[in-house]
Amino acid sequence: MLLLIICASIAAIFVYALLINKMKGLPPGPPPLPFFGNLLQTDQDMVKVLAGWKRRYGKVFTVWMPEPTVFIADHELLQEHIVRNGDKYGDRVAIPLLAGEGGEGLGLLFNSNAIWREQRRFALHTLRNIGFSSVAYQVGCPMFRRDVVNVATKELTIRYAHEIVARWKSEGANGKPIDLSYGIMVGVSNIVWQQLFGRTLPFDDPLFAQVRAHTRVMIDMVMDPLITFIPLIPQIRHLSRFFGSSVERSIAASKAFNELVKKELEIVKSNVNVDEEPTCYSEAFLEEMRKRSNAGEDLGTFSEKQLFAACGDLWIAGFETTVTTLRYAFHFMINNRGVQEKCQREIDERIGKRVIQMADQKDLHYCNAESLRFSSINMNTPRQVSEDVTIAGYEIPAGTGISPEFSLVHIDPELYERPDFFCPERHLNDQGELVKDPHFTPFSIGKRNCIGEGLARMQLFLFFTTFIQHLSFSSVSKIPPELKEIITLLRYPDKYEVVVESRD
Ligand code: HEM
Repeated sequence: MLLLIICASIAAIFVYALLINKMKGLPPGPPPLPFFGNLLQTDQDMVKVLAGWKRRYGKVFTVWMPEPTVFIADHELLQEHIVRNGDKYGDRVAIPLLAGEGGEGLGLLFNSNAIWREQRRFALHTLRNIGFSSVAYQVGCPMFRRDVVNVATKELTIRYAHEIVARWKSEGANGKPIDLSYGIMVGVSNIVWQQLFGRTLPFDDPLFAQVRAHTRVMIDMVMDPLITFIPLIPQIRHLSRFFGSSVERSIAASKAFNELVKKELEIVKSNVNVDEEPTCYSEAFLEEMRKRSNAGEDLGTFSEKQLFAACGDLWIAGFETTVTTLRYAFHFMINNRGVQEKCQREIDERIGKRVIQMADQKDLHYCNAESLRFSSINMNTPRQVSEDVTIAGYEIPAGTGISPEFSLVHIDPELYERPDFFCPERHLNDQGELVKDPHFTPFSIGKRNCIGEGLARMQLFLFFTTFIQHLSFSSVSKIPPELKEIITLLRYPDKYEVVVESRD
């Protein structure tokens, strides 16, 4: 009898796995297990796994995580649905624990309501304005020799880039191998922190390393199988001590991160000067609250809880992504010395030794290409459809998860010959000019595309070009290091060291 029950259960699991997508009218996909879905197959290099599923099941496929999520991995379909019918694809699936206070419908990343719509507009507008306003630069930069000056964000980025170059020169003197991570981390942190809270910190201040450590734990734990079950079994969160370290560590990191953001907002509130133009996102937010309150208007979606959640989301979305892209770029440079030399030649011929500005971007085609395609950070952040839709002939009901998977478009061999080959030339025409490529969308598309694209592109350009203008980067041994990656919700290059040589 027991044998019969076991055989019947196994047969039922097989039937479920093979037929569930068909029965629900969903696109085909890897057979899911009851309850677990495909989660046991997702704790690895997701872009590779998804590319395999695309080859097997086609341009639209279903992955159960553990709820069904429809992946769209084709440029034309992404344009048709995510861009031209964007309104239906603007909602998000909340990610447990990372959603933090935003999980209550607040923030910018994981909410899907009227709060998100108004707050996204406000954040886009504010980040654009802040970029041109004045900020205090508190670090004595050897190149500029002033301790406190007022500069715009672009200028601030240039100054940090030069400060980092000076530090790497001394740290890496006499061929001593160095890890670029700390310098890149401090540069990017200061730019994003300044945008959010209006202040920068000295190079050796330990705060950024602490914030980074907490956010890394939060991001890295998202794909942990236990955490992915929180939407199905919310009690896991409260019983964390019985479920092992991943849930506990993630909750502790999220609490510690929230404390640091709260402290920073207290500093903003106590220093804000209401008679002056806001210099950062938080000041602009508080100013909007004050304006509405003084006019006797309803505060609408503006509240201190929303400010807190939005700052957390902007940091999580904006910091590690930029640091990681730069760390990949330099790994590619030491593995492709010919590319690095071409970048340097382009800078030498068109800019020389003067300070590189954003306006130079139009002349530095070669430097701008390929790193972003090659380091597609990882699978996209899932959304969900707000009404019934038909994708490639499949009727997808409202509320189903959707992942616009442009990372798979970036490695589509029909669009990019030998996609795993790092080759900036593929983006250039015969005159060496950058060709606009509609298939290449590293900041995503549609209603939930990246709101920090301008800020990120500015940092990537100014940091990257200034670094290789003044330094040459090479590997520690004759054989360049293999690209070892840590794969979680994001993908990071593992720690690597380089040798730097001054070009000045
Ligand atoms: C190299 C750096 C960056 C990359 C590659 C990147 C990429 C992305 C991607 C792929 C998305 C998801 C879009 C989707 O759901 O389809 C996103 C969303 C987002 N990004 Fe970025 N990002 C970067 C930097 C930044 C920066 C600097 C900020 C701001 C400080 C930022 C803020 C956001 C926010 C708030 C969202 C959520 C938008 C929404 O859901 O409405 N990102 N980003």
